[in-house]
Amino acid sequence: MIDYVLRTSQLTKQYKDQYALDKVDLAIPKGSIYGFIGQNGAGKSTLMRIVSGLSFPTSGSIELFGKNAEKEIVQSRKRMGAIIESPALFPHMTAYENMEVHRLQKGVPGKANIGKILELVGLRETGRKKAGNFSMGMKQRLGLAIALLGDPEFLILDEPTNGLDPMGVVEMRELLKRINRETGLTILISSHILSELHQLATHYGIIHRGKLLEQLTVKELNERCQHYLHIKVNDPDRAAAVIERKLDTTEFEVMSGGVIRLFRYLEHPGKVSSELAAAGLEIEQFMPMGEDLESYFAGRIGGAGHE
Ligand SMILES: Nc1ncnc2c1ncn2[C@@H]1O[C@H](COP(=O)(O)OP(=O)(O)OP(=O)(O)O)[C@@H](O)[C@H]1O
Repeated sequence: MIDYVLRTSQLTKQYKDQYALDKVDLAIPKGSIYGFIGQNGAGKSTLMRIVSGLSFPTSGSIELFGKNAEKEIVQSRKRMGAIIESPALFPHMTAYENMEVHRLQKGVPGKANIGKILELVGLRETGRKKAGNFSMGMKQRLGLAIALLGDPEFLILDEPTNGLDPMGVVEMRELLKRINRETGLTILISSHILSELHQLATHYGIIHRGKLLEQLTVKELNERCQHYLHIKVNDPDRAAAVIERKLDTTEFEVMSGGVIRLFRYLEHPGKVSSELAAAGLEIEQFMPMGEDLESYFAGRIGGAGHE
């Protein structure tokens, strides 16, 4: 059975006549990196604020670490860390001093962990340098370090790559992957750019105008975004044999309705069609198909926009 860190059930948040969240059922498996994708205003922060206890739902419920009674959820939140808005950094203090202030505020015992966490995020060597003089990427990593105080098992990050340059985005992605791998930390991370979470998230949730349109694993997303030649022929079994023998590949799937998806020869479609024709097969449809991540995302929310 899958162990979930967070599950929401019909979670709804209404502001006057507008739904920031509309009956959202989301499930985050333990140990996953869950990429929460949606345009600005889609409802990502609203959900994260509710889970963090900064806001309350209009209706629906959440289950955190398997607990759903209000008192137990309050306890469970102690096992969580979050960066919802930019964390308050004191510009005239060093990384270590910033950590110490937040440690005391949070009531996390023992200073010993500070060095370890700063090491983890690559800020151990910043010495006397004040946070006000840090680069944007360093500030984000210090924010992350603060959220990691208290050794959370679940981390919520609201658009942590906002304002970072492409290099900073890559660094943050690598860092989060490493922390997830080394500590098993479950991460919920939001972004309005799907490709930014690619090569990071293991699961995705796509939200649009408060509605969770789709949840899918990275494998499912990759399958949907995979490029292939769509070939419809009169005799798919014979076509499969021709592809195997003449084109020397087994990287294809025979679908229903006489359709074959061939994941090779995208650069040389002419070779495929001529081999099939030479074998006397009738080709009814023949075209490259597949989407990139951003067009997949645009297609999902575009479709929803016309409902
Ligand atoms: N306190 C509030 N009062 C009224 N409306 C609100 C309030 N907070 C959020 N909203 C509205 O709820 C919707 C969802 O906002 P939310 O901040 O959750 O979106 P988001 O996906 O996090 O986007 P962003 O990346 O812009 O923060 C928006 O239309 C927003 O205007």
